[in-house]
Amino acid sequence: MSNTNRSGRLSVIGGGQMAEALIGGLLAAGRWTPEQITATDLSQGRRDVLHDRFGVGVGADNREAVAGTETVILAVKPQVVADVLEELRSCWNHHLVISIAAGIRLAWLRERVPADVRLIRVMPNAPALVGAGMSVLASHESATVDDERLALGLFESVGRAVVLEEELLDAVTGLSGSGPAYVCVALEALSDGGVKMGLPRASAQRLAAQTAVGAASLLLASGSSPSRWQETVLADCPPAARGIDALLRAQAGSALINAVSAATRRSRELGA
Ligand SMILES: NC(=O)C1=CN([C@@H]2O[C@H](COP(=O)(O)OP(=O)(O)OC[C@H]3O[C@@H](n4cnc5c(N)ncnc54)[C@H](OP(=O)(O)O)[C@@H]3O)[C@@H](O)[C@H]2O)C=CC1
Ligand SMILES: O=C(O)[C@@H]1CCC=N1
Repeated sequence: MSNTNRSGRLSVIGGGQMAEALIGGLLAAGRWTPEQITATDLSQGRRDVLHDRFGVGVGADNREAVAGTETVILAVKPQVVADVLEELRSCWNHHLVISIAAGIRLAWLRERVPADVRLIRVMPNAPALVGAGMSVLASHESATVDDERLALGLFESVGRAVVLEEELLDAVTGLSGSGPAYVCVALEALSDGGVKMGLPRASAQRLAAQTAVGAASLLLASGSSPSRWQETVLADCPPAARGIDALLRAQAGSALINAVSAATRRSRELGA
């Protein structure tokens, strides 16, 4: 039996970073073919990248792309979604629309598309670019079980995907949606610390990044909580205990909590 997806055709409106990650993941997973996918972007450069890299159909005409497909991923920036939906106003015909725009609520989308359109909101994150994403889905009541399964399959092709209530999606945006940026801040600082203590910059960056991958993998594999792991390290490793003491005195934990809170509030503002 063919493993190819039988859900028809997919258009991705906005051919930027997330579109590239998703299209790459879908094709690599082998469940969609390039012939099933069309991506649109304003820029010829982005269209060329997506066409040359993946062989998918590309275009500048969002209306044409949507008319030729059953499932639509809205992958433009949040500030552009209203204009795109206005442009597409007369193009809908029982579509499934999956929006990945930060902060944009299902109720807000519902007011801008006809009643026969089914809606799912997703918050992915940047590591989707390398197949290590974390995506959280929230389905509108209009979406069917099959729609949710289809959407889960799409985002599982670029990492892990789970379903949560929509009211949690701003906090998800503050944590996993924006979190890769905080980890990069931490990695830069860890690298700076290594350089300060005598390591070459390239080595320090490599050590910091692989340490983060290793620590996260350990945590996921163990099913344990971060604080339990920290206690284990404290008990067994005097240098790490001294380092953690320095972090606690600098209130590094509070700084990260503030980062998640601030990004969550910003996501709420985008949807207001
Ligand atoms: N990047 C991330 O880490 C994450 C992003 N998201 C969400 O994903 C969405 C896309 O983000 P990302 O891929 O990073 O953004 P990008 O800016 O990389 O991609 C958006 C693309 O859409 C194009 N575009 C703008 N207007 C239109 C239009 N009217 N029709 C078609 N294409 C258009 C843009 O072109 P141009 O640049 O020329 O304007 C750009 O190439 C956003 O809503 C964001 O909130 C969600 C989670 C994580
Ligand atoms: O570019 C964005 O909108 C993303 C979504 C989460 C954080 N930043």
